Amino acid sequence: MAAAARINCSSVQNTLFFLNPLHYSLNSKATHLRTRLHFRRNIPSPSRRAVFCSTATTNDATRQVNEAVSEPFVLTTPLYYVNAPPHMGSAYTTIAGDAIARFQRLLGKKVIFVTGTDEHGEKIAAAAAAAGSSPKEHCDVVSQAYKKLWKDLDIAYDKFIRTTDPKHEAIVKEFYSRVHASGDIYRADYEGLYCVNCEEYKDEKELLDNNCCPTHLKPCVPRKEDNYFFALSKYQNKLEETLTSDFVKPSFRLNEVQSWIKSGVRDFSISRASVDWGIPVPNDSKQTIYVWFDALLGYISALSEDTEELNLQTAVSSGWPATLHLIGKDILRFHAVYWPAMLMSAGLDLPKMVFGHGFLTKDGMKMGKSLGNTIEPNDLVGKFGPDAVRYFFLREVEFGSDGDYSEDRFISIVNAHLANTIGNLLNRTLGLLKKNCQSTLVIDSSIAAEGTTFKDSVEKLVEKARVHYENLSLSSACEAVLEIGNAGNSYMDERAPWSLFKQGGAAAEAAAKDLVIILETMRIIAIALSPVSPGLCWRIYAQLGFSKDHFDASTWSETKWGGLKGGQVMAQPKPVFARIENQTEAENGVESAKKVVKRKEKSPQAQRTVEA
Ligand SMILES: Nc1ncnc2c1ncn2[C@@H]1O[C@H](COP(=O)(O)OP(=O)(O)OP(=O)(O)O)[C@@H](O)[C@H]1O
Ligand SMILES: [Zn+2]
Repeated sequence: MAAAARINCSSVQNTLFFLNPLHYSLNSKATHLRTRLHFRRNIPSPSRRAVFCSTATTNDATRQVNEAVSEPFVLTTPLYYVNAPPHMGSAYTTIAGDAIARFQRLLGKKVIFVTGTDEHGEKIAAAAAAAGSSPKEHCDVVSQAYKKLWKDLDIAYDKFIRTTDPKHEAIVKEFYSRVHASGDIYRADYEGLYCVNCEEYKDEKELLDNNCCPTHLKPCVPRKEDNYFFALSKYQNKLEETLTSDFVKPSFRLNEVQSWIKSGVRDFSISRASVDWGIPVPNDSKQTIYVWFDALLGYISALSEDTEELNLQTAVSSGWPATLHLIGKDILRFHAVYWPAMLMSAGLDLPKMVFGHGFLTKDGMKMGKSLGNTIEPNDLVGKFGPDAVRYFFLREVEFGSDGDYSEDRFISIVNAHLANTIGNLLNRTLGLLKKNCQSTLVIDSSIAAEGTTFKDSVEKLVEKARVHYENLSLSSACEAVLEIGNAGNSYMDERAPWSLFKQGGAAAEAAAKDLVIILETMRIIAIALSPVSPGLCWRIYAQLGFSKDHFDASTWSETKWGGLKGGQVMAQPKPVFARIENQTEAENGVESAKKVVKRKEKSPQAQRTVEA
């Protein structure tokens, strides 16, 4: 979407509700007995999707099952403005949205994850002209670049809406007519300072010297137009009542929104006389609908099924209201003030929550297409892969606050967490299992953990991760999962199974159990981190001897201890995440490769590999 007004310039315990819980418990007991007697291959079949309810009683669980059936979790990213291809900032919101969508799917919710592109307006027409193509051709190319990036980043969206889609146009016109029928549209002259990059008239008091837009650092131009206006001021009181802490998150953004509203909302123009590239105003073909009025409706038109009769009502009944609009803080005013009032005027429900996250910055400025100070996500994905990119930005930037990117930091975080704490732990455990147990688990993980407190600490950390995911604290969720990995490494180091194996007899039996405990820990990590780095987690699952179908059907309820059964055969150990070598080292060739080896030998992780 077009960037907007900015205020300043730095601008079970959990009840596991299996469809047939009795069947589940009988089955697991039977398996249990068998696996105590034999070492046999026992690959569990894909589990049915369970519905998970946090710290809930059975009654709550039933209620939530009903809710899950009737109410989808509808999550949206902004519809990105196709004035230029996507950059890391656009990718950031979409990665976060995908992690939230994947987490909700793990909980058993029906999820509708909506993304797309905003394709009308003056800025697009100008970008197309500069590229020597027609606006539509330009939109086709850039919109495709978004789709390609989402694929490369493992984004599993359900709906991709383009605002040039004819079904969207029909819905916008119908919505406009409804608002008109409510008496909320009138015609007037308007004169003001306009930022084309924001696609918005600005208040002089928000601007920098020379009337520069604080976000785009370019002078706003004086404009005078005869436009249609939306009577936002009529909704002053209703907006004051509606905008509570449940509606706008994080809470410090709510304060921002409340202060805008308290200072008095003003009507805004919803048509342009000077812009051809847009949806014509019903009954006045000389004007086009303002790009924001048009684009926000993409959240609703995205929901309509191609098979349905095309109108606002059918689209709304396919999932509206949205559960969560995920946006950057730059477009908060549009989502938390204009959009609710527009919906009230049309007699439609409001979204349940708007979450405005912070900016990825470069030298303190918002990274953006208009300023051109962007990081190219295709380069990052090409160099480091989607799992590392997704993990780094979700782990490193607290969701809600701003964050800066540095390649050194990227490499050190990803190597320490994904290659060492997680990848290396799996690899050395599988190495020991291969050497000492023919890659086969000797016992059920539930039995292996009897009498240890380790299982309890893992379950507590998983629960911590769940709560953080629920609260959209994605960085803390990653941290909790990583703590599980740290706990696994400490357990391994304390127990030193490699030396127990050497002792033989009871010590070796204990060591074989320890390996089951660590691998069960890895299984739990693979589910708990799958919203963030799905590819990596699938590779972990595959190493544990599971099928892709099994992984795809997994649910959060399976983070409960006890999934690995005795007799299960693990795959051949193979690194699931390749350590990223620092470029300078790579460039310096053999000499520095030697240094890397030396450094690795000194690191605790490398020592562990040697032991394994
Ligand atoms: N630097 C950034 N940090 C985080 N999110 C960003 C960033 N830049 C863009 N986004 C995401 O994209 C949305 C804005 O989309 P838009 O297509 O207008 O991109 P833009 O790069 O901000 O454009 P422009 O630079 O022209 O203002 C934001 O609300 C946010 O969701
Ligand atoms: Zn601007």
